[in-house]
Amino acid sequence: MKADVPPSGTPLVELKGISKRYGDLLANDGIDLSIEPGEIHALLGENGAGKSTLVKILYGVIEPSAGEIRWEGRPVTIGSPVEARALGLGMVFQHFSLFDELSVAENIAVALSSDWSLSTVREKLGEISRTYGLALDADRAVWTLSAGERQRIEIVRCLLQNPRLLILDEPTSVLTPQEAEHLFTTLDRLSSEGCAILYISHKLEEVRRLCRRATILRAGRVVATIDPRASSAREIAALMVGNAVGEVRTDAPHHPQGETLKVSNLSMPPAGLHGQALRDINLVARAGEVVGIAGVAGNGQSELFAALSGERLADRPEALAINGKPSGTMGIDARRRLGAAFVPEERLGHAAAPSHRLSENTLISHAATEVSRSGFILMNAAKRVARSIIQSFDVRAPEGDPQARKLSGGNLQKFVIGREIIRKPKLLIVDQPTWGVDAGAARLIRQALVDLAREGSAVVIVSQDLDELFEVADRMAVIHQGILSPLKPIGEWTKEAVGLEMLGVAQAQGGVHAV
Ligand SMILES: Nc1ncnc2c1ncn2[C@@H]1O[C@H](COP(=O)(O)OP(=O)(O)OP(=O)(O)O)[C@@H](O)[C@H]1O
Repeated sequence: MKADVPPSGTPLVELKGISKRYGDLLANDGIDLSIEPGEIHALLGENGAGKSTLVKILYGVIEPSAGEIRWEGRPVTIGSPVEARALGLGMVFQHFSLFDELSVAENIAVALSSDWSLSTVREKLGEISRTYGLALDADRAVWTLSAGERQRIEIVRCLLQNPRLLILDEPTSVLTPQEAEHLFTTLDRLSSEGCAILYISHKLEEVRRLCRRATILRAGRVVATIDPRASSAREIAALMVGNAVGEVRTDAPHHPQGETLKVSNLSMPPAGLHGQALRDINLVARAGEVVGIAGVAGNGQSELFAALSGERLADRPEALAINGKPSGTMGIDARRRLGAAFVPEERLGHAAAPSHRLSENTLISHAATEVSRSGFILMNAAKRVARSIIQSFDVRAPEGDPQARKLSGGNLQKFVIGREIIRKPKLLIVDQPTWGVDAGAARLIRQALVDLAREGSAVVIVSQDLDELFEVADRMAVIHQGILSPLKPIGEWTKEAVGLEMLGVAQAQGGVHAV
């Protein structure tokens, strides 16, 4: 890797007084930030603090309303991602932009200029894979790869262009603990060679492990620049939100009873070419309890969610019962009428309609309630519901009744979860509840899920975040290749046992897979 380190004392990049205005809202308000060559610098802040806005400005995706960017001491204008890359910036986004059917090498080649032949890409890919321990098989089709391997493609793609600054937006949210550790080793190595890294994450422990400086944003402004190793995760979270973040209270007494959800020998073929079949799933969730489903992404979680919500139907009604009523062949609305509610993983486009206003987005699940009468939509009632969700779930949204896409990711997640919880469903099934959500908001969401259960609902949480499940679940199972492990009280699980189930080792050793 090339590392022409500029004379010491000159930052690699300096942002001076960067502001971005959206109507009345200052998403970035006079931000100063500098990054030294080879520095791993964290950008922290609660949801809506302005982190994405700032890196989009740096990467040339949006134009600042005011301020200056200096690159190695020279003022520059970064008008597009192409210009950003030419300058020496690389960015690994949360959502990968890969073609499933193409091979690893082909995916890299299509993203580069036509000067790169497939054979040069292969050669360089081999070199970079070896140097940085980013194992990748050039000929494997992308659909066969894990999320960690897909992310490696995106990283290699950046590294092929010799970046001087690599921006990573929540890179570990899709990784297993082992893959995350591997990524940190790669980043340490890049840093030691002079490549600077700007690292956005809500996981404060990993920021403490990796970064030497952290800039903390609150409401669009820099509130502190700290050495994260010198503070605890709790202290950093307090700086981000402006007050202390408590723990989720789960100790309220509860006596789970009945079978609010009962899944019996549910099998389903894969939905598409590369989907995961569900194999003989048995699961019971009782009123009063939180049931957690752990697993590495791509092992049938989305298929299970689709089967539980009615987006895909079972072949017989008895495969799934809600409050004792066979409902395996009922669609999503009929299941909602039985008292169920659902929050899918993807918030924009699935859980919420991006171009519709928040009030209109309440209709997705409230259509049968107070927001409609005799087939007519009562828009004022929908606005009232939206306002009450915004208040109860501390959703920080632009003034008025904004479109869903104008909310930051974490705030939209609070809105979507709130929209389902305020209906007080008897059964709530939620996929990845706190994905991309800051520490304070994650606590609020988890507490709301636990409170709903303690008030007598059954809550099923599908999550890749093991810490989250250990914090809130009463019973837990692990899904691997479409097979669900036994559902056991949380106290009977160790992290090691969960890890073995996640990798399928326990299944290979002949575990019994029934409730
Ligand atoms: N296109 C837009 N129009 C209006 N407001 C916007 C737009 N994009 C972002 N905002 C607002 O700007 C603020 C900063 O959003 P941004 O996405 O930068 O936050 P963030 O710190 O990245 O949050 P998260 O951690 O939730 O992703 C938020 O209040 C958001 O609602």
